[in-house]
Amino acid sequence: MQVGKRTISHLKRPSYTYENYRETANWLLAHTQQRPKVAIICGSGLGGLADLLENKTVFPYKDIPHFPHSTVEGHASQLVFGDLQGKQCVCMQGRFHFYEGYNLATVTYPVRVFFLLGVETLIVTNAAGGLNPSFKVGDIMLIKDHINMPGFAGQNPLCGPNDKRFGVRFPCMSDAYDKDLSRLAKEAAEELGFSAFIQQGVYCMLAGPTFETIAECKVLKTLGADAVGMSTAPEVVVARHCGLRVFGLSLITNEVVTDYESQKKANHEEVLETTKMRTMDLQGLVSNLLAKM
Ligand SMILES: O=P(O)(O)O[C@@H]1C[C@H](O)[C@@H](CO)O1
Ligand SMILES: Nc1nc2[nH]cnc2c(=O)[nH]1
Repeated sequence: MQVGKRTISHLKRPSYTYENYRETANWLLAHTQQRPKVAIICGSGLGGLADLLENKTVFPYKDIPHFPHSTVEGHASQLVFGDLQGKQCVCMQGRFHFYEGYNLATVTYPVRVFFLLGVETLIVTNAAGGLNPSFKVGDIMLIKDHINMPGFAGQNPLCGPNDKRFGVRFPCMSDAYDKDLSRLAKEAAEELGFSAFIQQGVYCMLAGPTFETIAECKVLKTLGADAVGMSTAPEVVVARHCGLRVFGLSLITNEVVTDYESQKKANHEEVLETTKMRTMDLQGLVSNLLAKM
């Protein structure tokens, strides 16, 4: 991990002021004519989604005031503005994870910036391990709900003073994932002939960076989780707090190991390999969804 001056200041940073978010948003608004209504966060190996955009303006994270940067393979570090299906979009090629050492204010920093840019809809994507035995590697799971496991342990991005300019103190999360967007995505997938590998289910976020033990996988299954990953929930919590509509999807990149006799071992290389296999289908799905929105 790079231990540059900038990285350390982000790791230590306890929180941000409203003015920080505003400065970042104003800087972006001054440097692009685009006024995006849709933001897309690309998961591990899924940065190709940004290739869909036309009339692109690209900002390396390091050039954007107050913006963190990603340290994980499979995550470029740039914000891409552009058009998709006639809609102005902004796409994060590279997200920030708690396990990188960032606090949750940093992990979710871009989401509040998107809100201040005028974004109304957030599309989150991730690579995840399949817990549901009927899921296959390469399936795309439309996220119905999430379990924010770090939140159970007091790591919720909304802990701390509440700024009413973003949202209420006690936001509802029972409607975190927009049902209409999910229905449209299902229709979009059916039209593309993707029904054989489309699933719907519950995503569970763990802090990472370790993959799960066998006992942990068994627990997660009994809790009702269908897929497990290391991201997404904090971004969705912050997005819902400030009133963005959310659509999420997980690419099932690997089967979790639940058998003590198994020789299989989860690894990031397999995760990235699977994303390569499905990248065009994912792009088709997101593009067709945008066309329907
Ligand atoms: O950013 P996402 O959640 O897609 O990345 C997943 C979780 C870890 O960062 C990595 C593990 O392979 O993929
Ligand atoms: N926690 C976790 N994250 C993942 N990201 C991709 N696959 C996995 C997995 O099996 N477990």
